Amino acid sequence: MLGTGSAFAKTYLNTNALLYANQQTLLLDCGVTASQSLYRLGKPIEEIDAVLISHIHADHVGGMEELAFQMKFVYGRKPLLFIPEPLAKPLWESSLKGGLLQDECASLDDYFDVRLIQPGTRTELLPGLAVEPIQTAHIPGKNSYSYLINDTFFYSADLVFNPELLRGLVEERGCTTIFHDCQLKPPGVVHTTLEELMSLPASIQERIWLMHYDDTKPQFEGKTGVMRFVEQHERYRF
Ligand SMILES: O=c1ccn([C@@H]2O[C@@H]3COP(=O)(O)O[C@H]3[C@H]2O)c(=O)[nH]1
Ligand SMILES: [Zn+2]
Ligand SMILES: [Zn+2]
Repeated sequence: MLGTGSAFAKTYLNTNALLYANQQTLLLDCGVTASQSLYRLGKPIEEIDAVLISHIHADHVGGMEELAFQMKFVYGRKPLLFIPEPLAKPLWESSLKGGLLQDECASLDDYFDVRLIQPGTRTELLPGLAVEPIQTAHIPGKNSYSYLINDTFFYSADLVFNPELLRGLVEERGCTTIFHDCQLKPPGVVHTTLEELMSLPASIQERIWLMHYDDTKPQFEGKTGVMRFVEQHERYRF
């Protein structure tokens, strides 16, 4: 995990992750703190083979400008950018264009090898790494996608509590591990609260790991039942 913090956390970096598949590395979300986190980990930015994003908020895409510029002008290559089709235009037009537009560079394709992926469709992104984007509610009017990874690992975007989704993933689809957005104090409004997650049956809670938390997380250690916290700069194997 490059970071496990909420958008406004100061002691935790943005909730962004590296997924390792065979010899390749995919960056899942690239927030404003992503490059600093890579630096602290000693992982050169040039070793990122591919990027996948969940939604357009700065803690999830705010590092894309630096990534694009470094890849193009420092390393001279285009990383793969896997992106749910509905996010491609807003990512360029509403987020990146202001910084990246210049005479010879006028679209996402000038910086990335763009591969559009479809919500609800399982796609192999890299050998050994398949994802299904699942559209999940976050902010009214804003598209946001959580990911079912290799059929058994659910990695949430920022999302409002959706117990039916979690029940279906566990009981019908055999999901074994859930990394879930968690706002420690109510009201959640655009996120899922700890209280909401603690209302789930034990059979679901035991698969849940909490991320995207604020700076008060130490006060909640030991108070999350069977659910565990995902820790920054830890590597998990499933
Ligand atoms: O309608 C809104 C829009 C935004 N926000 C805050 O801004 C943050 C943006 O990043 P985030 O999605 O990780 O978390 C969001 C919230 O903390 C909010 O409370 N209500
Ligand atoms: Zn966020
Ligand atoms: Zn968000």
